Amino acid sequence: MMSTDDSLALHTDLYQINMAETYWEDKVHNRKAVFDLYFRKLPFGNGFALFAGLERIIDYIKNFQFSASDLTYLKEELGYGDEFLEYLKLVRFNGNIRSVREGEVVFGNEPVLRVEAALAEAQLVETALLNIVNYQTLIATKAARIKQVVNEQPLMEFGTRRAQEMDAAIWGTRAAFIGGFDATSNVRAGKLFGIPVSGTHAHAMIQAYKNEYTAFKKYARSHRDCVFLVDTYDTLKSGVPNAIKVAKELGDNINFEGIRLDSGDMAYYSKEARKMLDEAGFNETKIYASNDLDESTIISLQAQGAKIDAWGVGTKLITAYDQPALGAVYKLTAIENENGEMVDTIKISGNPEKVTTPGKKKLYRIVNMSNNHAEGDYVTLENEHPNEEEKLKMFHPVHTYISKFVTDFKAVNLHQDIFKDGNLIYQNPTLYEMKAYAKEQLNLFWDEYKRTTNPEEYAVDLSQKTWDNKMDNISEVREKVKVMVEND
Ligand SMILES: Nc1ncnc2c1ncn2[C@@H]1O[C@H](COP(=O)(O)OP(=O)(O)OP(=O)(O)O)[C@@H](O)[C@H]1O
Ligand SMILES: O=P(O)(O)OC[C@H]1O[C@H](OP(=O)(O)OP(=O)(O)O)[C@H](O)[C@@H]1O
Ligand SMILES: O=C(O)c1cccnc1
Repeated sequence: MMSTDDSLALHTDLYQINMAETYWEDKVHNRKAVFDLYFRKLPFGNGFALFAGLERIIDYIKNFQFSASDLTYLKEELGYGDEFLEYLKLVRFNGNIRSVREGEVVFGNEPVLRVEAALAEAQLVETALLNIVNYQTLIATKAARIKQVVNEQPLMEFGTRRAQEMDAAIWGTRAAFIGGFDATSNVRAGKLFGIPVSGTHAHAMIQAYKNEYTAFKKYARSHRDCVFLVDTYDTLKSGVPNAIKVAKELGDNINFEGIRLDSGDMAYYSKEARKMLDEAGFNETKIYASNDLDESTIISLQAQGAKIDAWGVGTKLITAYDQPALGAVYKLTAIENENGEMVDTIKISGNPEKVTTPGKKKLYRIVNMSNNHAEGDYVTLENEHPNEEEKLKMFHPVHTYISKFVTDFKAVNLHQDIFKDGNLIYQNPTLYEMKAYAKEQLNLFWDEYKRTTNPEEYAVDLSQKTWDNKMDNISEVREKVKVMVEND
């Protein structure tokens, strides 16, 4: 039987608690630590990502506390000692969090969120933060890709039945809304978040009434706005003619908003159905399409001249079908030493892209004032002020010979202060504002970064100081390893 589920504090990996225990025993648990949350590579081969998940993070952090039943479990089932449990009982998140906004356009290798807190606290919240950002950012990005393709045509999220369980359906549809979807079929998401809900009907209703004519008519009796599903038996011979027949009979008593195609060759069917609807005088009636759609099928349908006006997308959006993980990580970049000084830390890897960037950092977007377009993102150390510089040198952090100077620019700080000393100091925008923000921010980027296939790579650069600091840290670690090997 499932036991009490009254807190999210145990929604973490065991190793976080074990590390917290080690720090606590060693009395270093309250040393200040800085962690960056970032992903390395953009998903789906896209040219950008849309950040999502902050609202849930805020809620999680605000309520972060081990409950009595959590502590009992840790004691009785996992055998943690009483004194450590006493510490866990009192632990709250008392640190600082800075993050980009939900709906922000983000890229690989930039700190989208920064946690600065007591070492153990920062560690205990890592897993949940990654869990939330990894999924929601992935879905918001997938949604933005699909939105990019359909432009202003209506886009409905139909994925709940195929989502990886209930949380994914709810938070996924919210992320999809930020990314550009207009509505969801999930009524609970409508209630919780105020997302517009919309829907048609299923094949089951046709089957229940045995024939389309009766089913459409019965549906129309209880619903003024009608989108009839026309592919249960034969789309062109039966479905569309029956929809037209019912619409003609009922006239102004209904809004014959559309028909929905859910199988077969949707390019061919939509063109034929369009002709039939137009000939019957229903020029305003829209053609909806659904059935395993994603941005590639939609592009293909468009290229074939399909007459589709509205799109229902489920499985491939909500499960991030072609790339199920974003791969965001949470890395320690600075830690307080025994003298109370902050010391930068680095994690070295054979793969240069996996070497972390040490130091407490800020994230700027360099906007060219002459054309109001983004030139690149710029990661600086905490005490740098790029806006005070006349001329900014931007260079590729790995292939450093790729560089440019930017003069007429403004550096926009992308980080918002969310928590300060454990207190929430951020006023969360509404979901509609986040969606509008995402749309507006995307206008800052040239189309070359936004195409769905082989987009241009957008620059995410380190300031000279950040880069030098990284190189110094690498040399220092190399030196240490060398000394260790020599002393062996
Ligand atoms: N003209 C088209 N061009 C490209 N892709 C299409 C076209 N028409 C439909 N599709 C897509 O092809 C796939 C067809 O899938 P599938 O074969 O499972 O559907 P179906 O057999 O027509 O219907 P179902 O199995 O759901 O009853 C779907 O992803 C659909 O969106
Ligand atoms: O295809 P998706 O993008 O996930 O969109 C949602 C699908 O859910 C419904 O199908 P249903 O569950 O009735 O089964 P079906 O796939 O056999 O039509 C609907 O008719 C869509 O086809
Ligand atoms: O309303 C619809 O048409 C719908 C809803 C969920 C899944 N498929 C279709």
